[in-house]
Amino acid sequence: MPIRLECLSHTPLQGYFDPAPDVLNEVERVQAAARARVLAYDPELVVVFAPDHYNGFFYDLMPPFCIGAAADSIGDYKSLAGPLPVPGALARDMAQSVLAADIDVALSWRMQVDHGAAQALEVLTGGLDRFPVIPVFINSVAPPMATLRRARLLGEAIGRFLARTGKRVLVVGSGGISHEPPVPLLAGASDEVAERLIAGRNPTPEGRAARQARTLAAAKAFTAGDSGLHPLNPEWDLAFMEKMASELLAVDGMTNDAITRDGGRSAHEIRAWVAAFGALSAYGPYRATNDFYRPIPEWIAGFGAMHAAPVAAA
Ligand SMILES: O=C(O)CCc1cccc(O)c1O
Ligand SMILES: [Fe+2]
Repeated sequence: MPIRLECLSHTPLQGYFDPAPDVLNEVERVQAAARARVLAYDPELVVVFAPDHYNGFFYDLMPPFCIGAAADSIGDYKSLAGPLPVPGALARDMAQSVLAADIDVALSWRMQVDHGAAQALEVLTGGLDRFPVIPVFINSVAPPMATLRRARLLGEAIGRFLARTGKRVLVVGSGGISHEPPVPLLAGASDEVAERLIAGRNPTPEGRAARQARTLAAAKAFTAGDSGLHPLNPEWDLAFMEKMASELLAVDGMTNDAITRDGGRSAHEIRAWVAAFGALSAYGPYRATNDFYRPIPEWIAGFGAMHAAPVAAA
């Protein structure tokens, strides 16, 4: 019952507004190395923990966590669009098993995922449909959110289920670390923005283009130092990565308010990493490697990458 883990930041701005060539080349090298590891491992099942950015989940019904038993990628920015090859019965059994472990999780038979899941799959596998995949949504932008501890326990419960399948599993965490792209908040929003956050599914192409243009403009202003967005926080990011490597339980002491304060509103995407490491931890002691970290303002991202495996498999 082997397991491997890959966690990495995502950004839809890659390809729109890139950092200096030496930085971009280094990121591409790190991404290619991760992909080579995954392809050599040849997983029988990928579980991708990912946030959503008001593309598939809205305030008309916002669960803290949701397992996808069938899913499509919407293809925002340059991310791939199309169906994910989800083993539906296995995903349903996963949800059942998580619920039996006292962790409340939603189940969707028609989930929409965005760049949060799609970019990780493309980077790590070369497409959306290379391996059977179960997407697990973790609310990371729409308060109120579950605790970080709960993301760890969700991951652990999923890990125990995965171990029982006997499959060669890859768990992926996509997001973070410190960053605050211009994703609106419902509190204080105009009626028009509120409507988009509550019921904004399947926007017009113009609506989508306007949103993507806003993100790009924000990245340019942020890089120029001319922006009210929360600054990247490399110290906090590296401390978080260190926790993932050697002190996972320490996340239980991180409050949601502290995450917003120290890392910015979208830093809550670290939940995806925490859940992935939680799943790995269910297999016993593990060894993690910090593959990359750099604050990349062009991408509005404290950009990190790690991989890990059980000690016994190393
Ligand atoms: O348009 C959006 O939804 C925000 C896009 C976005 C930008 C920078 C870093 C991210 O992690 C991210 O998701
Ligand atoms: Fe994101």
